[in-house]
Amino acid sequence: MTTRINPSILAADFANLERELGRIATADLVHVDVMDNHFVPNLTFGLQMVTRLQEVSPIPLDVHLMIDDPDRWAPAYAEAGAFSVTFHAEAAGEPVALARKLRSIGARAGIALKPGTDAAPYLDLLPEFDQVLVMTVEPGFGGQSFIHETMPKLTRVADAVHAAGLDVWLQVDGGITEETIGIAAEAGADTFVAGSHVFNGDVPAERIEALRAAVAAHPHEHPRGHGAAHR
Ligand SMILES: O=C(CO)[C@@H](O)[C@H](O)COP(=O)(O)O
Ligand SMILES: [Fe+2]
Repeated sequence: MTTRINPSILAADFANLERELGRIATADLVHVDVMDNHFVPNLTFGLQMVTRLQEVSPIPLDVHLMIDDPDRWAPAYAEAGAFSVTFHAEAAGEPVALARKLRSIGARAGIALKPGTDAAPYLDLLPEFDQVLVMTVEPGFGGQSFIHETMPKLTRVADAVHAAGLDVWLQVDGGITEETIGIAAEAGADTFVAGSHVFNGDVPAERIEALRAAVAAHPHEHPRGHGAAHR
């Protein structure tokens, strides 16, 4: 399994973002939280900032849109060069059409589920997506505690991806630390967003490597009898 560690710049020093990007250059992607103060009760930044981050970042951008009407706004983030653009299932009008649009522009398409959102209605749509983001906190703020009750949903999505033989990355976001990352890895995640845990360390690169090591120590066991590998 490939492990991806995506630090969230929500926890970085907003007055020195280029320098902060340099401190996490050994990560896989940089997670960029766009919040509109409508879909979530917090406001960060928008397209102009993401376009500039894309120009200076040493690693690709993983954009997490916590905004209303992503059908209207998300494609511009793909056009700005984001490696992946993830929108919320709860906010999208036509998620399949939007995913196809993002892919046609050249970005990976992601769908995010809030902690209380059931995955069942979206399992049939998995072939339309490159990644699923199972939120492990309520979206809107960094520094919250990991919600353990989201793990059965993550495993349900992981089983569906495996059974269908798909290459869909499974991302978790919120409250990820060296303790909780192992729980999420065992439940089936392969892509891990960590904001405060990475940037609150004196040396973020050391935190990134410690997170990788914790994932390696907690492999996910796929259910027997399912998936392409067992057919
Ligand atoms: O999307 C979000 C919050 O809504 C995240 O990406 C946070 O940035 C994660 O922060 P930590 O919980 O790791 O501090
Ligand atoms: Fe996020």
